[in-house]
Amino acid sequence: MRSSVIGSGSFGTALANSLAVNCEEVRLWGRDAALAEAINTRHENATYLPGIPLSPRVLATLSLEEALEGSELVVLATPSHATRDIVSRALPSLPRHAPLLTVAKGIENESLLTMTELLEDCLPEEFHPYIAVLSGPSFARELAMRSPTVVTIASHWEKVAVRCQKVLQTETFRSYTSNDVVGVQYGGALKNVIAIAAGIADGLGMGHNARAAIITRGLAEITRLAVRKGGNPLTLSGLSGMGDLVLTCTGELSRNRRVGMELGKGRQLADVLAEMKQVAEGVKTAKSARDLSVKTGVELPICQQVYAIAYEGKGAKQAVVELMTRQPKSELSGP
Ligand SMILES: NC(=O)C1=CN([C@@H]2O[C@H](COP(=O)(O)OP(=O)(O)OC[C@H]3O[C@@H](n4cnc5c(N)ncnc54)[C@H](O)[C@@H]3O)[C@@H](O)[C@H]2O)C=CC1
Ligand SMILES: O=C(CO)COP(=O)(O)O
Repeated sequence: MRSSVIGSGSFGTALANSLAVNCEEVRLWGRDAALAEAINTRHENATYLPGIPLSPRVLATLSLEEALEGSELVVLATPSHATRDIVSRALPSLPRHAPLLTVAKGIENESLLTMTELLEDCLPEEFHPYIAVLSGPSFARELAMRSPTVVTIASHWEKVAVRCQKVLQTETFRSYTSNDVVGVQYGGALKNVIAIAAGIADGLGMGHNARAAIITRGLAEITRLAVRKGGNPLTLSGLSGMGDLVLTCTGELSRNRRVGMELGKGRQLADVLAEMKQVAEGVKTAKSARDLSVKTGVELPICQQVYAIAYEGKGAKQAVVELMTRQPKSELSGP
């Protein structure tokens, strides 16, 4: 079997390496010629996953046509803001009956669409019954090192989710299927914003009580929005909710948490991002979250404060005071 991964960053490469267990050939598309050459000759992605040997079944290419030809599973692994453009460019070569599995965790700024909604928006209808999304606690580096990793694969079409599950199943990579495409995606996208908040708290030296509160109340606000959008609240206690929140709000490998830590130390967003060569999706998603809150009327207090710190120059300490002194209420009440 042949599969394809579009996007040769950290997660795309890690997933390609995982797919290589069950696929004879995994074509990995990227835009960096030197990186592709190194993957094909040295079997290492030294830019994004240095020191981790990749399967020789992973073949990097700069051509979308070559990457997609004869593929039976297409993984879309570019950052969310690049997905629309890449998918439009890939369209002429997209296989007709292969699952299209997006793994990006984000909500498009302009349209406020999730990744599966975006795919439905930019692909002809004949492709829609093949769309699925993968999300859950899965640092690329650990996945690539074949540390046990468990995620959720959601699709409106059960057969498609099961097909992706089967192709990706290995001794160290397990997935659960779901039909809650909405809950899984809001969980995956918004946990990055909460991870920035957890990083800010750490940057301020606030301690473990604060981090636990951010994770728990973050989950409450993500769940509120997901439910308003039609998601199942139980999904958010699963891998693509609580699971990924715990990982990203506590894990040293999280890029979003790292951005938050720098903001908490008082640095400006532009300076922090200028030093990073990898994406921190929560930065853009904070803006989408703010806009979704305004549009739906669902209160997202932590996300709103992250937005204000990152984009409006609000002091992190002031944001904490404002969160702590919000109107007292019951834990079981709404916002
Ligand atoms: N790294 C991780 O541990 C995980 C990442 N994800 C998600 O996967 C998605 C991709 O993340 P990573 O691979 O970590 O990002 P990364 O920053 O490691 O790599 C991004 C890749 O996309 C390419 N890219 C960036 N902008 C592009 C554009 N405009 N057009 C074409 N290619 C472009 C870059 O050249 C690079 O190859 C994100 O949505 C992320 O949230 C999900 C789970 C885990
Ligand atoms: O989504 C992730 C793990 O599940 C990766 O998190 P970061 O993007 O914060 O590194």
